Amino acid sequence: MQSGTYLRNGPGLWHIGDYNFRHLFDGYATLVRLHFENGRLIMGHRQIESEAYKAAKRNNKLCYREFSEAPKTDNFLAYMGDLASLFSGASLTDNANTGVVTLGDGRVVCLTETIKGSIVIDPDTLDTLGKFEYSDSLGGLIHSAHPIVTDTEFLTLLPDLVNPGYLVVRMEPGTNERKVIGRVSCRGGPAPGWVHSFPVTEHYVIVPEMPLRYCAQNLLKAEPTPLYKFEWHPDSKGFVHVMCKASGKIVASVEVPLFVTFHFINAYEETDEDGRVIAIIADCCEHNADTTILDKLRLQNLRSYTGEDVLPDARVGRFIIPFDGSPNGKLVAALDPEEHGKGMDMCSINPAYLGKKYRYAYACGAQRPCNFPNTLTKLDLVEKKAKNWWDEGAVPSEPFFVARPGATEEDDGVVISMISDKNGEGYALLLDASSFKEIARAKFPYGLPYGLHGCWVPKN
Ligand SMILES: CC(=O)/C=C/C=C(C)/C=C/C1=C(C)CCCC1(C)C
Ligand SMILES: CC(/C=C/C=O)=C\C=C\C=O
Ligand SMILES: [Fe+2]
Repeated sequence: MQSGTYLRNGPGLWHIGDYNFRHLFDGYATLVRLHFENGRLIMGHRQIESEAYKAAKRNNKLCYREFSEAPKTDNFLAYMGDLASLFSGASLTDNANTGVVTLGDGRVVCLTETIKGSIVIDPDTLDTLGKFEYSDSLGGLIHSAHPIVTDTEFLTLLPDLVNPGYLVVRMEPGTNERKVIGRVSCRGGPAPGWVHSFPVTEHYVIVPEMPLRYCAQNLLKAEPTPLYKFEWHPDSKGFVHVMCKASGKIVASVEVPLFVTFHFINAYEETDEDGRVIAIIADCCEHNADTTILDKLRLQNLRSYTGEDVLPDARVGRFIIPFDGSPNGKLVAALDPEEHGKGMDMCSINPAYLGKKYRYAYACGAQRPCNFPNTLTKLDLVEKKAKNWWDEGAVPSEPFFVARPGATEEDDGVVISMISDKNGEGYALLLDASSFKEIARAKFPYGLPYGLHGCWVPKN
């Protein structure tokens, strides 16, 4: 294994004093570090010192609005103050518990869906170095939790809740300034669809407009609603918009079947024999247009597995977005969902294939019965086959692909995942990405909470 550091972020602490959080996404961010050097692995973990986390520790209570939790107010005046601080963003969390990215300039930033929850950390010590301050005046309170990050750019979407739409923005390495590429106006209403992630191709940014939409009323509620800060609007339809990266122009905007996704896998341009783009293919982990997955991620559900098969079905949803001006796009399963046990989330690809025609993806699938994705699966989207890794009672985290230096094949590399075994103990698992067979495992000295997304920090 080459030298370098794998970092994984995720919500890892779900209580403050004797108050217990209710949803997976509420937990305070825990970073885990796997440092590979000369065939040895050094592991460590640490909490991110966000304002939300520090205030909760100091006051022994929740002080900021998390994904589903909000601080309690006891009178009307305080409630009015709450509304004001919600609109100004002051009461929103900066708990950067979703992902971690290495920017083109080497800075390592932890992220969540609130813009203020962009926090720079030291990948060696896991020290919290401070806020990542955007120096532009774009404002806004929320962005996609998953920017597209390469050596040359950082692209993200800023949903506009007032005039429903999305700003597509770009930031260059070495700067903190996001610049607007263009704007997409929503075609359905009453608010933009939730954009946890979005894909790009070589020349286009794909903007999904999911019928699971942000909901202003739910944002104001102190108690979680069935869909948290969101609302399902099947009548508002689902759309996919395609923006040219160079000009900011919308080159296609199609209605698509209803869909629910957190994570896009990848996208690419389909061309004809003259090299003209005829369609965009965009793949995602698609929950069969069923929003119940959000509720299944409540801690009570995750902690009370009875042996019943309660994980809702999911698939690799493939959007086909034509460039011939037709009003509709298609959504199909890219492979038979039985190949991966009809569970599908937490995906990665070889980053060299970002935005390009690709064949392989790595994700978590299901070996049923289960209440949570419990396999690692390698998807072959050409042969339409999957290879699965499973261990009874084990919960694997997102499989993360790291290419072998000098690799020429798409799947020449390793896949890293952290596993919680059936006794709650943990280990790092390395699979050969090509055969999907185990190469090595390294037991951790202690068990770890579940975690979400990671990144690779190359040895400098
Ligand atoms: C952990 C994960 O995947 C998602 C986390 C999402 C969060 C923390 C969302 C927070 C939000 C608020 C606190 C209010 C505004 C809406 C929204 C962005 C959902
Ligand atoms: C863990 C998860 C979905 C699992 C269901 O199949 C989604 C996480 C989303 C946030 O990053
Ligand atoms: Fe995510």
